[in-house]
Amino acid sequence: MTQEMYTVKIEREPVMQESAADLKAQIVFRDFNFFYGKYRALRNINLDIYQRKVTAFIGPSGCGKSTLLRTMNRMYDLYPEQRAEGQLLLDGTNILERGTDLNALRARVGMVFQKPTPFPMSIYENIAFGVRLHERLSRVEMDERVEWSLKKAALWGEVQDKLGQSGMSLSGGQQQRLCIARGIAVKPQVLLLDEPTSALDPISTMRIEELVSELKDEFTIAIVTHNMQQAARVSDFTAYMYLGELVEFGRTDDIFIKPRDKRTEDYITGRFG
Ligand SMILES: Nc1ncnc2c1ncn2[C@@H]1O[C@H](COP(=O)(O)OP(=O)(O)OP(=O)(O)O)[C@@H](O)[C@H]1O
Repeated sequence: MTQEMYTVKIEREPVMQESAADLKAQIVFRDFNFFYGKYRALRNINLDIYQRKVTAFIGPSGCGKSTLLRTMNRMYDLYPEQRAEGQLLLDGTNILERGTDLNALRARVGMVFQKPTPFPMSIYENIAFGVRLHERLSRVEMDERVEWSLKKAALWGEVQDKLGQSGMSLSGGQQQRLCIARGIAVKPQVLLLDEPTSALDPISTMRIEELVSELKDEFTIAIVTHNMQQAARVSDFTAYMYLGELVEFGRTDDIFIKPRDKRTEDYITGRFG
């Protein structure tokens, strides 16, 4: 395991890096805390997530990765005992403020879960349904939007002749790409991916990883993964979390090649967790 991890580190191809001045923070956490009832699951998080970059969240089970991801579109609002404190800015506006339009927020910050969750309706409707909640499109415009999002999600070729079939009839990997198509159909700015490949076979996983690399041209992506190789392959920036704290954040090359914190190094080299 340890050797394999180091192989990941060495084999990662150098990425062209823009200067820090070219990076735009789209989501900003400032002195951010999160509570499940009395339990403080996230502690003093300060973090910038950059526009049109992929940021990977790694760390041992229970460290708060999914919790952090779900704060970015206020998914937790469905549960009254859960609450956030501090600042969470999306393009400069604090989305924790009362009066934030949650439907509009979730259109701007889309989410894809670990297990593919297509709606029990046709492939076409899986995409059109969400779009209709936010926009009034003509039939032709909707057809175009469905085609656009399925193409972006690298699924169009496989489903263009069976758009009327149930989304549930697709394979697991196709279902996950359908969920990604559904997520991007409303043209969000940010896409949150919570372990999107953990239920998929290696080929489907590779396709999703390729897709993530293509989508970052248009969307800001935050991805939670348990797979170190995946984090190294797909992300530009990596955040290592431990016990609700953000231990280290930086360019993925730096995190994997020269982590500053011993805890990060132990984790990525397989000595921990
Ligand atoms: N609904 C909940 N109510 C109470 N505590 C919760 C709830 N969900 C998560 N927690 C706790 O918050 C902490 C962070 O959990 P979270 O699921 O964010 O971790 P994670 O890093 O995503 O873990 P994993 O890698 O296992 O998915 C854990 O201690 C967990 O037990």
